[in-house]
Amino acid sequence: MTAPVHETAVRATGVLADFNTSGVLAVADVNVAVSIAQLCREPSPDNTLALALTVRALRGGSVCLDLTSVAEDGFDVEEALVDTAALPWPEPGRWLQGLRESPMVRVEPTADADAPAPSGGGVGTGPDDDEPRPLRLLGSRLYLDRYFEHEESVRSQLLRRRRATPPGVDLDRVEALLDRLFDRADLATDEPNWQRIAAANSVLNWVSVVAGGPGTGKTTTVAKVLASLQALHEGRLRITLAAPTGKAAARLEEAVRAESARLPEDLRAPLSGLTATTLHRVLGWRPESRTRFRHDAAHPLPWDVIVLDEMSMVSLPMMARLLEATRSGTRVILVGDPDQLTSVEAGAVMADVTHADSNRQPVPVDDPRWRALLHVHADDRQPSPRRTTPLATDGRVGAASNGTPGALSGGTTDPAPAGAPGALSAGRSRIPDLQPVAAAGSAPAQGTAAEGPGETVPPSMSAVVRGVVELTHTWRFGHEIGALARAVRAGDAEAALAVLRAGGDHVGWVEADLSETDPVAFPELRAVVQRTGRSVVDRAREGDAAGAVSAMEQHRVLCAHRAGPFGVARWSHTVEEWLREEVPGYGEEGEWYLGRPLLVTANDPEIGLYNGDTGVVVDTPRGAQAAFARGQQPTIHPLIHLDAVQSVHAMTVHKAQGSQFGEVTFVLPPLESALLTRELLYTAVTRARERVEIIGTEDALRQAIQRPVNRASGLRQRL
Ligand SMILES: Nc1ncnc2c1ncn2[C@@H]1O[C@H](COP(=O)(O)OP(=O)(O)OP(=O)(O)O)[C@@H](O)[C@H]1O
Repeated sequence: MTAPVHETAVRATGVLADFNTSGVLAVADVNVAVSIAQLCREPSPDNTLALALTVRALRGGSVCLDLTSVAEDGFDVEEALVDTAALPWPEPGRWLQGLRESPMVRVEPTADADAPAPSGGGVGTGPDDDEPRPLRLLGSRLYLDRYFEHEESVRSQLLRRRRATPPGVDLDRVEALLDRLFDRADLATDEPNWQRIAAANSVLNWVSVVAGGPGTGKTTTVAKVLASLQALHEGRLRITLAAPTGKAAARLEEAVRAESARLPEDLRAPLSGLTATTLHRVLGWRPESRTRFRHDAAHPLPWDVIVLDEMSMVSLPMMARLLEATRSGTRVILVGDPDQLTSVEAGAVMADVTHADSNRQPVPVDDPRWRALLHVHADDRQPSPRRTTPLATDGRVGAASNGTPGALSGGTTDPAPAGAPGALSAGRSRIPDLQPVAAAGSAPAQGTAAEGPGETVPPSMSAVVRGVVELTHTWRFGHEIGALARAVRAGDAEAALAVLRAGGDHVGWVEADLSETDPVAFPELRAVVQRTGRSVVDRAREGDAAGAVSAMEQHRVLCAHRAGPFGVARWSHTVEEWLREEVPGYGEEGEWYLGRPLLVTANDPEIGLYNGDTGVVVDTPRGAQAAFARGQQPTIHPLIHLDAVQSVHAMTVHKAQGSQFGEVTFVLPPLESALLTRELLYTAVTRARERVEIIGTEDALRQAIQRPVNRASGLRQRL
């Protein structure tokens, strides 16, 4: 294989030219960096290189560049990993010192990095001069100024809300409401009711995070939170439901409606008019500006409660915009799956917030938030056994050390003194292990509930007290898809391969190298494609829009790449060929043939269609029109309104985020692909409701599971 030839920038010289010709820096990175360096009279090529690499990092979704690890990070060039060991990296210490003295850089005082920010989401102090400086240096992390401000804004807004006096609620009423809404019917005796704990957190905090994979009950929990809040506030709260895409918003609205229909009549009624919309719409999208919205700090949003679903797809700049436009007296409930692929734009806010370093820091037992949580989970009427074995200390709330979702980390139980502080909830396992952790040097508090100075809440509850609960019990697919997803998420390649090798009704693995194998070799895939494709066309020709949309979601081929043997283009072509063979007259009516599956490729808020929405051309009394999934009934759009659509016979995993399909065939990228990551595989697997089939080699599977996405950001450390 010959090495690819990369476009070289005319302005690249010295070290910039070396990075440019290797393909690590694109022409645009070099040109931006050289222009800014000239404007700032920056004499150092190494500093200009750091700027160019920061611009490049942003393109890859990182918020900043960590100068101490950048040389070891994998770089992808045209979706393949390149070996950067031979490049002339500056020595990190000297590089950092040079940047501290650079006219392009404002140095942030690291000592203040975790201090509460001044009001207004402001940034830290820099050099005395007022000269605009395009870069910020915080420790070893280099940011473009604007992205530092986004990160600082999100950090300060979250911390301010966390440190504010919590919302005033009657804790006895909260407890009574949670008692009505949550039962333990389907939980094992010793399994804590994490949904109840998550709900309590969302009621008791200004900002809360309900994290979890598909089917773990996030929406169910949110519906119950909203019902509780309305009951506590006599139905007067103004609530909005938001999601990053139109499709995700439609799913959220439908799911909240379905879950609230199961609630007791008096609690359900105040939720009847709830609708979900896109985050852009909530903020007041303005066609003339991509970055400015109608709502901002000066024109805050009117809502008392904002639920933001599919948080993993929300970028850092959008999160900053939302929090800046949110009044301090608004509850913000962030919902999503931190293990999924991150937003297309920079940042990994959901993962950073869920796994923030501070979530592992000890919390004193007299923390009022912990006290409130104990209160609403108290059941001192029922003294009962309590645990003495410590909880899992990996910071993963709800996960057991043995990997069993939602289970505690095994162990014996001892009787606890009834009514003693800290023994409150054990009767119904509402909160696991309430036994405080003794301060260093003092005797361990085994089997006692006494609290002394310096004692802290159990380590696995630290994140909970900070408003973060991760649900891990899967209620939807209790079969092999769940087991596979858990193994991938845990980075356990052996367990994942065991599930795949065992096969069964819900998972399958075709061990094949696609650079050598023709799709013709996959008769089972061909059969699924032809069966679902025929069903789509039949429904579309009959004018059954809902049937066609639902048939379309029965099966989807997902790829990581767009081009090449593993890419969407090749697989779309193959699927189309198979459909032509199967369905008489397929695609012969011209561009807008009945049954043509459509993918929206750009947001169009004016007609309510968003990038990633899928639909199908169907027959209607007004001729051929396009139907798109929206709740129970699809929306119908005249074809003339569709500006940015393409056929979707196969799609990228990124585009499929926020959607689920009956069956998924995932074309695993090759070993050398930079896209081959744990999050990619996890996201692909969890798009399937009933069956997932993976096509790829064992080596590629192992590589994916062992390589988590590494997006540089300071948020995780600084929250
Ligand atoms: N505690 C529970 N007991 C029994 N069934 C439950 C429980 N919680 C949720 N479910 C059911 O599990 C299914 C999935 O729940 P839900 O839609 O709330 O999950 P989710 O995490 O929001 O999923 P997704 O991310 O895919 O939207 C629903 O059918 C719901 O009724």
